[in-house]
Parts: sequence; C-alpha cells; structure tokens
Amino acid sequence: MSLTFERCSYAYGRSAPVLNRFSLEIPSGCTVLLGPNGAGKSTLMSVGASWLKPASGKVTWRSLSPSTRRDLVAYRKAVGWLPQNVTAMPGLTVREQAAYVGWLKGVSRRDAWDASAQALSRVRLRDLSERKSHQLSGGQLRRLGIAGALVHRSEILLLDEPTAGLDPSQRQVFRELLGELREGVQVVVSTHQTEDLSDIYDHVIVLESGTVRYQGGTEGFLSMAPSDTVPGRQAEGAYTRLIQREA
Ligand SMILES: Nc1ncnc2c1ncn2[C@@H]1O[C@H](COP(=O)(O)OP(=O)(O)OP(=O)(O)O)[C@@H](O)[C@H]1O
Repeated sequence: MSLTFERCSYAYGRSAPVLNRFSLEIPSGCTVLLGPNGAGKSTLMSVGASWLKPASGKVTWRSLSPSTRRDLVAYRKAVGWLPQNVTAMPGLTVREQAAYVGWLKGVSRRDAWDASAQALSRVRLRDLSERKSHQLSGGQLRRLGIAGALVHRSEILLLDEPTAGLDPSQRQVFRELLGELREGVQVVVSTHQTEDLSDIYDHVIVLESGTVRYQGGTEGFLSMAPSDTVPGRQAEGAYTRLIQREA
C-alpha cells in the first residue's frame, strides 16, 4: 500500500473545507501533482506530511497512520516533506540545519551529521555547508529543504514546489536529482512547471477545487492535448484543456 488518503476532510478555521471526504491512493513511482492556484495541493501535501491533521478521515503510509500515536514518529520518519516555505533556522549553518532536521525525525545525532554531508552533495550545496542558513538565497534554501528530507532517508518524499525560484541550471540539477532519487524512493512533486513531464514522471494527478480531475499515466495525460498543439507543449495543452473542460 502506498500513501493513501481515505475520506479526509480539512478546513482552515471556519472556511469552507479545502478537502471534503477526499480519497486518493498515490501510485508508486514518481508522481506530479498539478492544479490551479488554490486547488488544494499544498493542503494535501501538508496533510500527507502530518503537519495538518484532517478533521475526519485517515491517512496511511503502508501500515503506518499519523493519527495513531504509536505510529506518528515512524510515519514522520518515513514520509519526507519539503514545505512550500522553507525557513532558515537562526544561528545554524547549512550543514547543521540539514543534520538537525534528520535528528528531529529520529536519526541519531552522529548518523544525521554524517548523512547531512552526503545529502548536501546531492543537492549541490556542499560548498556552502559552513555558511549560515539565513544567508542562503531562496532557491538555495529550497535545496537545503530537500537535503533535510534526504537526511532521514524517507521512503516517500512530498516536495511542494521544489523548483519555485530556482534558476534554469538549478532546475536541471533538480531534474537530475529526481532521476537519482526515484531509484530508491517514491516521490510526489507539486509544481506549476509542466515542461519535460514525460521524461521525469510516471503519473500525473490534477487537482482542482479539492477534487481529483485526472489521475493516470503521463502518456495518457499528454495525449489529451489538442491535436494542433506545438511539439513540446503537450502538457500545457492537456492541462489547459482539462481545466477548461471541467470549469
Ligand atoms: N493558512 C491558511 N489559512 C486560510 N486559508 C488557507 C491557508 N492556506 C491555504 N488556504 C486556502 O486553502 C485553499 C487551498 O490552498 P492551497 O495552498 O492548498 O492551494 P495550492 O493548490 O497549493 O495553491 P498554489 O498553487 O497557489 O500554491 C485556498 O483557497 C487558500 O486560500
């Protein structure tokens, strides 16, 4: 069993629920989560990361559920999360912050320290290891966030807009990293960037107004593009067609 949401409901305060008895099983492999602004992607990721607790329903990763007190620590160790806004921890260096995140997730201090060097290399931040994390640029901070999720050797990574604010060369670094990661870890990426979908992702999920509008293979998704779509713009064409059709 993969990451599963069973009839989950979540509302911010007294607002209308963003997720209303929402059910979804994330397929194994590499999945991209698309959807318009406000569709509920970050909310879904945050519920999956057990940062937000659904008012009702159940989230499970394999046999672990964060709503079961006994499972919570193991669940959070297994499920890595890059939130939309990564914050620098005051006073910590880049390496200390990556190690600290691992330690918070239950990795021993020594293992977290060792693993942090490797994780920083993977996101190409090793040269900045000794810099204070508050001195990083926004894009570098996002890469540090990914490194933090790698330190505790997650079984599944939920990456919320990992390429937002990255320059084109760093987006390429991220694509390469994803190619390496997908060998051992299940990955879900929320993004607005639709280029190269078929090179990177096995599955596409499109969310709109807290509802799944599409779930299936990447090739099937791309084939929904209008026949006159310019080559290389299939994902954009398919997405626009889907969202307009459902609007
Ligand atoms: N902290 C919050 N308090 C109140 N409402 C919120 C909060 N965070 C999100 N919302 C609302 O919940 C809905 C879903 O937001 P969410 O951030 O999950 O969407 P999203 O698909 O990630 O959007 P984007 O692509 O713009 O990041 C939106 O209507 C948003 O205004």
